[in-house]
Amino acid sequence: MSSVLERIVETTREDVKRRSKQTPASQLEALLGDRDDRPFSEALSRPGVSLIAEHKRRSPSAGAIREGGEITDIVRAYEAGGASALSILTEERHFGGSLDDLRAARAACGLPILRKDFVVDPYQVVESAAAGADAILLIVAALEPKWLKRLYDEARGVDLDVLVEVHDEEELECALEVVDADVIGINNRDLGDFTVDIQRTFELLSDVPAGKTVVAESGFHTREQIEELERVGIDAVLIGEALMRSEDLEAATRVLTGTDLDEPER
Ligand SMILES: O=P(O)(O)OC[C@@H](O)[C@@H](O)c1c[nH]c2ccccc12
Repeated sequence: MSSVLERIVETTREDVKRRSKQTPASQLEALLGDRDDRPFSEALSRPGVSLIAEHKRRSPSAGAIREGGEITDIVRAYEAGGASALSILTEERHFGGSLDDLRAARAACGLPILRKDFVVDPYQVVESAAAGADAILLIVAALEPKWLKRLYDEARGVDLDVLVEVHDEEELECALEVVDADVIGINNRDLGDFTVDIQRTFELLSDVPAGKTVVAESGFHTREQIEELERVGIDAVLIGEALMRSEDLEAATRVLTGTDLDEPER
């Protein structure tokens, strides 16, 4: 596993240990009965490229992105701008997020929500469902195949969709063989050194079997790039920084979803 990712996973394990002592899994499981989940993967498979708009205050690669601003205003602007789903960074130490962010986002809008974190322990799966996530991320580079399988099955068992993230051919093969992932994320950002190469999406796409939902992740900024993704048959794009850095979030979301052109001016 690469160094930066390794460090984040290590601190994540410590944090999970602490939280699971505070609130045992059994207590969270008791909350799962009345979940009304919003279909995440379905929202990505509609015609055109669906936008997953991400809430990310800071990151190890970029530093501070947008520290101020209410999350409720941000996600409402994403929804009004035509996003199909949300990605909420909940990792605290490196990304400045929290599960409270996820709960606040859920209460503020009707979009399905991906919990974006470094899920390495079954406790986090139950925790995600209890907090109101509709889907979780599993990063192949961070998991032994047997853990990938275990966490994937646990997530499906509590009705969470899973975005399985890969960034090279080997990881893609693992995602297909070990869990036969329905929703595959191609991350253009190398989680070892944080370099971004959006060609990765196009290169790896040809190895993805037909019938899978494919999400292009990281490094996208413009509508033109999204149109290019549409031409090659990508189902969805996940965008964080470009949105979080923009002054008018709803307008920026409209530009990326192409809905700024739909209504003729009167
Ligand atoms: O901000 P960007 O370049 O638009 O990227 C968003 C998203 O892909 C990125 O935040 C991400 C992809 N995979 C991750 C795993 C953990 C943390 C973050 C990520």
